[in-house]
Amino acid sequence: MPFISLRDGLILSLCVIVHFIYRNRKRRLLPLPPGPLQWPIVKSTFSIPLTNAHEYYKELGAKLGSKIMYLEALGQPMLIINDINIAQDLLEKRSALYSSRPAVTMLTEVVGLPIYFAFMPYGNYWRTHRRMFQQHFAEKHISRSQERAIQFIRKGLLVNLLDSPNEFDEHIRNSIGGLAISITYGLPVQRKHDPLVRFAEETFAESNATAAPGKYLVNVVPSLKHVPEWMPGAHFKQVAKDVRASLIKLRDEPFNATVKMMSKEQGTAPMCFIAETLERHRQDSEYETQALYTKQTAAMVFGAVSETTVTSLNTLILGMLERPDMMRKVQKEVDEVVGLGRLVEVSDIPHLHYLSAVVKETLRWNPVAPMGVPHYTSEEDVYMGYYIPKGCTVFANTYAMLHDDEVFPEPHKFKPERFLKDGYIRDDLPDPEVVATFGFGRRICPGAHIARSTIHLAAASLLHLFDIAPPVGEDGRPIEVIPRFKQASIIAEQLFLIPIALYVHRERMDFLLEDGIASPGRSQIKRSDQLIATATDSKLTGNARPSRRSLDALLSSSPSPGTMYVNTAGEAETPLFTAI
Ligand code: HEM
Repeated sequence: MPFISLRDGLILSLCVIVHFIYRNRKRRLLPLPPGPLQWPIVKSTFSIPLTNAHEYYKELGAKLGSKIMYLEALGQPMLIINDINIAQDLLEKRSALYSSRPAVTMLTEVVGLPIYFAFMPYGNYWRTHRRMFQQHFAEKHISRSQERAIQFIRKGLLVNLLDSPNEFDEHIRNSIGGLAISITYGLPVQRKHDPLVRFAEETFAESNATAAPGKYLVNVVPSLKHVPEWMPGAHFKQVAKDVRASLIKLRDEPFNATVKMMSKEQGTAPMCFIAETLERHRQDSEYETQALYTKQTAAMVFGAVSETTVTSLNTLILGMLERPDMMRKVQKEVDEVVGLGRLVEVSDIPHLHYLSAVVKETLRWNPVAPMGVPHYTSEEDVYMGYYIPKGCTVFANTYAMLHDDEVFPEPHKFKPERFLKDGYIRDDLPDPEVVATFGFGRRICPGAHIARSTIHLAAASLLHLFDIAPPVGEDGRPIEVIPRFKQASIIAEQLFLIPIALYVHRERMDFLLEDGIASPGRSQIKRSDQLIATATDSKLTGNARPSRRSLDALLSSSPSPGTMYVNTAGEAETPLFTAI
């Protein structure tokens, strides 16, 4: 047998060692991607914006002439990507290196409940949760969530809007949040002000805030987690205790209620994530562990579905205010396809091209996650001659990608027609329903198909029955609505979501101001005018439309008389859904 000689072996080993030394030296000698000025020790810490991060990085990229940037803050390397192709090269084609998440010590160790798999580092634990999610919510099962969405839109959103259109934000929240609870737990949901929807919203917002980089120093200096609670400055420990208590309640109570419904004495639970997943693992030897993963995965679903879809629908409403001419085109199209005798069905959606353009423009105009959800490198890498370190937080700047004025001229304008040619959807533009909006690679949003379908169905149903118009001022003229979006920042309280905010000239519309949307005080502010007006209020719309024409169809479409459809006093106690 041919063996290599000792001399050749030594030479070979030497070559390998030289190669590694050279490679590592080369890597150290390679430049980092361009970035702002790096000061000694603090590096670019003071260049990190506190607000408007996505806009700041878009402009910084233009100034540096680069769509990939590197910054370092408090020892943490960060890569910002402003370009779809670069994001695909790194986060998709090299996804084995780019699919982890940065550590969030406050949430995972101080609160001590790492239950949201969106924040889990890459690895088997994350994979188990994601697989569990995908088994139930796979695209091939989309009809399950569509059927439920139709119910929530008809019996919740539309009926509530007919009843009190000025509370449109609350109605959208309750019906989308209710949908999330229904598909996850199969529990009944109240038509208005559902307590579980409210509690889940609050808990998700609180726990999300613990993950916001910069809000808690312990996320930057993890050793602070050892500080005793009585120490000055250790208030974060009390916050963590409260968040933990809420999270445990959110994780356990709806889950236990579903399990109770599933038990023989209580009858069968409706089709939902919990029921189906527990059933699948019923015979497993490690059933208890699987049950824990099931309830952890379920706790993730509400937050993932709710705020994102609500933000998109609110943005669409704002877009319709911006472009009433486009709204009329969508309504004409919906009228032609659906007609006046029935309500919108899933099968109508593929025929609604103007609506499709409006949805694409909505997602492009105000990306829900403007800086994406950060990824994290698990190994070092070299790209375009630049060195990218291991342990680097990577932000895909969705906003910069979808506001690139070479691809989308006048990106700040709401122009759905940019996606249309001869009344059909163009195929030569990046499609915000597919690219960037829902992230990249192995962490890409696994609920994107549900989100798209829900937004299309809700928007078509809304525009089929309602006009959206600005309120009318005292002088009888419509009040001008100036769109602004609350900016997300990597250091903002909300890590990646931007609730819509409308800025208007008149004080009376202040319920739509940024603060009004985000602060607890908003419900005390009087909503004096109707933003979504029915045609019976023709003085508001100026262009009457038989808004209640399909109310009969709406009411008669109810499959289970006995549940609530019309507005009566005390309706808050009546469940919107019983088992379907
Ligand atoms: C307009 C609506 C939505 C938008 C814009 C959105 C966007 C995103 C983005 C940007 C990510 C991070 C992707 C990445 O890291 O590259 C994400 C993750 C996720 N989304 Fe969505 N999403 C939406 C709706 C939904 C819905 C309806 C569901 C569930 C049915 C869902 C479930 C999730 C989950 C579970 C993750 C975590 C994935 C992981 O870390 O492995 N999302 N979403």
